[in-house]
Amino acid sequence: MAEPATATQAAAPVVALLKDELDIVIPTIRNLDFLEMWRPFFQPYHLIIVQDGDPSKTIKVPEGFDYELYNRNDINRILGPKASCISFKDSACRCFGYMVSKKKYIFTIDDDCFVAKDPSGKAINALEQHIKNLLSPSTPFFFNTLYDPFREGANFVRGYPFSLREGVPTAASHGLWLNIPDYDAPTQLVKPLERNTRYVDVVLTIPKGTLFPMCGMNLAFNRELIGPAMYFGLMGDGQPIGRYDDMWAGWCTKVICDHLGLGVKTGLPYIFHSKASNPFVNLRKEYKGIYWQEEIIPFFQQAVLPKDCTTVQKCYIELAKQVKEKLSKVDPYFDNQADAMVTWIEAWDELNPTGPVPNGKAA
Ligand SMILES: O=c1ccn([C@@H]2O[C@H](COP(=O)(O)OP(=O)(O)O[C@H]3O[C@@H](CO)[C@H](O)[C@H]3O)[C@@H](O)[C@H]2O)c(=O)[nH]1
Ligand SMILES: [Mn+2]
Repeated sequence: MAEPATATQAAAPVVALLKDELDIVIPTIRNLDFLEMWRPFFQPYHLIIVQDGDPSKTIKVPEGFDYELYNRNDINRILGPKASCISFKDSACRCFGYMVSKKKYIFTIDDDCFVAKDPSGKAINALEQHIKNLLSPSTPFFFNTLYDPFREGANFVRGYPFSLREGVPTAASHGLWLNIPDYDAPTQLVKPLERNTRYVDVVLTIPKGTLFPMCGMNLAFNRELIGPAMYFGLMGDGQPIGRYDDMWAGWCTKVICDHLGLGVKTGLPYIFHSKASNPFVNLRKEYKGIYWQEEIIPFFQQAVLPKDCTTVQKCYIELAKQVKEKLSKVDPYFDNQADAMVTWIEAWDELNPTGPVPNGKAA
């Protein structure tokens, strides 16, 4: 049975890589006590807390953390009518934190995720591993059978084309979870006691042309390379669907990364996921997504972006156009989703007036 690290085990002093270039974004409707366990790893970094639900509720942030906190009133004040694109009562609200951040990198984590232990019993500094993943290239064009060739003790294997060994910039790093796995409601219902105790020591680049189910609970990305694509969609209150926020962002992100020649990695680091949300509540939120996705996935698999889409914003606006054209027949929801995608980009560019990043290259 996997167990979280103890606070002392996680207490080892660490070098805070990218301390001034990375924000940690946390969506919350609960409390932030979990930060105590992450303190040795997170304290040097700036936190952006997105408080969901009732804005009159006070969320207590443990002493000693440098943070900014936004509730629904703040979101409405900052974005005005464009706040309509930020979900309410769904973890999708976290993407507001990506928009207001001014840093190059983002790490987002749920408030029920704790420090996990590796098989040797050592506390895992998930943030450090994400940073390593983001700072080393990806290899989406040709699969390396010894996995991540840029990790210590590995390399490209025989037969790997030398012309491809430089790799491409890594846009996103998707971490995994010990204990409660991120299962959909039907799977949770049939396997209520299943716990993930399998620690697999691997980091993989997701090959070009392959989509994946991106989970938002333990995720890092290069905001300058792919930030505008990380919109978590219209979910939760007033919407016919929930808990497909991170999935939507992952599908859009992967299509755009493939188009711009950027990489997405999955695997290490693990966190210890402690709370199983209610599978019946989850089923009510997810059920439309479970059958809609049989049409959504082929849409993203067949999506082609024109050559003149040279920035993430241009790619995203083009994707929104195609969503409106091709998915609205599935349900009028996608008409609203497409409009919200455009509003998101408008709001992003308003708050981040640095203009488009040509061809996905960092400024
Ligand atoms: O209305 C809400 C509900 C939750 N939050 C915050 O979002 C994260 C995740 O919430 P929770 O741990 O309850 O949900 P899980 O089922 O474990 O989450 C998985 O499904 C994804 C939902 O889309 C999520 O990213 C996955 O981790 C917590 O921090 C809650 O406090 C919220 O802000 N608003
Ligand atoms: Mn959770």
